[in-house]
Amino acid sequence: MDKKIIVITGASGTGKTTISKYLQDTYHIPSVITHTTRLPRAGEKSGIDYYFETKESFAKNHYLEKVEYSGNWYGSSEESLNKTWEKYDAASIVVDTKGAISYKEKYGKDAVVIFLEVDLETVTKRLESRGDEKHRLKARINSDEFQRDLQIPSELSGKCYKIINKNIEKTKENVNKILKIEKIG
Ligand SMILES: Nc1ncnc2c1ncn2[C@@H]1O[C@H](COP(=O)(O)OP(=O)(O)OP(=O)(O)O)[C@@H](O)[C@H]1O
Ligand SMILES: Nc1nc2c(ncn2[C@@H]2O[C@H](COP(=O)(O)O)[C@@H](O)[C@H]2O)c(=O)[nH]1
Repeated sequence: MDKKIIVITGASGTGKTTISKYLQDTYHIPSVITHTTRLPRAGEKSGIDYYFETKESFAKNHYLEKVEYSGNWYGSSEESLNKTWEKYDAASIVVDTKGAISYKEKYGKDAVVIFLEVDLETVTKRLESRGDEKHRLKARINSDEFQRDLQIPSELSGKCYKIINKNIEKTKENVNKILKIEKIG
């Protein structure tokens, strides 16, 4: 059986991490942990949410793809994915749309891309209630990356599943349907 990577993408706050946790809890599909130079949010732990790095330590790693997002660096490694695939047939990863394009280009049909969409007003409220600091939140929402990731990029058009993440139960049902179509889980 081909190994699959479920690439969850969309703008910040659209529910990507929530869906990767759903995949872990319901289907035992692990999430590939990525690296970032961003400071941890309250409750986030290195090795669980991210590998938190300094600029110097980040630069020493080898990445399959890396991006700058709203002033911080993020990167994911092929080695982490291969290690996960040694134990599991499917893994998930949470990345911005630039990262999702890289995964689609590299893994083709084995990269199942799910794009999450939420309207700007709702996503802003969700990020506020997640506890994101006000000044950082404003900068993030105004960033080119955030604005770009509100829509499916042309490179992924017709190559990804789109879910409008309004109601979480409906979103989970849609995820279930995608897994069935892709014969995962
Ligand atoms: N359908 C939903 N209804 C209401 N709240 C939701 C829904 N989906 C996710 N949330 C909440 O919205 C907030 C943002 O979700 P989450 O952290 O999963 O987004 P994200 O896309 O991973 O964000 P980021 O890219 O910034 O890490 C969280 O507090 C989460 O609990
Ligand atoms: N291309 C990549 N994008 C990544 C990676 N790890 C996380 N991300 C995305 O960055 C933004 C910001 O994340 P946040 O945790 O600071 O809110 C978000 O869209 C993540 O999905 C990565 O390795 N590569």
